[in-house]
Amino acid sequence: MTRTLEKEKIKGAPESVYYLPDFITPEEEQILLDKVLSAPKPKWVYLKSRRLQNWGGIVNEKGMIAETLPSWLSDIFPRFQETGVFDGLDATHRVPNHCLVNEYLAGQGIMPHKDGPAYLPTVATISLSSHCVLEFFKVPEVDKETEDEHKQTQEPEFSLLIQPRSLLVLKEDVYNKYMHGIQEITTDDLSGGNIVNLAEAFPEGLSHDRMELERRTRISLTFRIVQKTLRANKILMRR
Ligand SMILES: O=C(O)CCC(=O)C(=O)O
Ligand SMILES: [Fe+2]
Repeated sequence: MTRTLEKEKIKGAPESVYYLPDFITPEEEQILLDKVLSAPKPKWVYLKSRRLQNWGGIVNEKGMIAETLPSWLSDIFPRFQETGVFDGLDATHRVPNHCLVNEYLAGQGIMPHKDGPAYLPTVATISLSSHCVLEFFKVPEVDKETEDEHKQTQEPEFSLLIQPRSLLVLKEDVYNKYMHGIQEITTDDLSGGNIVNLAEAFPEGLSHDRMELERRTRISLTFRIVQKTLRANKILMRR
C-alpha cells in the first residue's frame, strides 16, 4: 500500500511535520550505510560535534555548483514521488538535488538552527542505525545572533522521536518558523521534552522500562532542493 504524506500527520505537531516509520527496509538501510561508510575519506567534513558529507555540491549564497547525485541516493526518488514528499513545490523542482549526510556518535548533536533560504521549504530526512530526539523551538522573526541566544534557555515546543529507517518531512511553517536541534547527550529520556510521536515511533506500544533510550551512532540523509544552481562550465568561462 502506498503511504502518502497526508495520512502521516502527527497529533500535537504543526500541520507541516510528517513522520513515516519504516520508510526503508533493514536491507536498504544496510546498503545506504555501506555506501556512506565506504565513501572516499576526503568526502568527510569534520565539525566539532559531528562529521558530514555533501552530495550534489557545496551550497553557498551564490548557489551550488550542481553535481548529479549518485544512484545509491537517487534510487529512493521514486518512493519520494509515490509518497508525495516534494509535491506542492513548483513543477521544475520536484526532486532533490542535494543530500547532506550527517554522522553523530552517541553524545553528539546539532545546535538549534533553521535550514535557511538556500533551500526550498521541504526537507526529507532518512535516519540510519540509531534513534535521536529532534527538538523544535518556535522563534519570533529575529536576526541570527538573537536566535542563537534564544535556544539554550528554552524548553522545546515539541520534540519527535526519530527512529532508524524512518522518513521525516518538514515543510512550510515548521521549516520557516521553527528551529530544530539535537541535544549532545548519550541517553534520551522519552518522558521529557514533549515528544509528540511516541505512538507512531513505537507502533507495537511502549512499555515503562523503555522510557530511556541509549543512543548509538546515527547517520542521517537529508534531501533538499537547492534553489540556485550554477553550472561548472559557466563558472570556468567567467575566470
Ligand atoms: O540529522 C538530522 O536529522 C538533522 C540534520 C539537520 O538538521 C541539518 O543538517 O540541517
Ligand atoms: Fe537542519
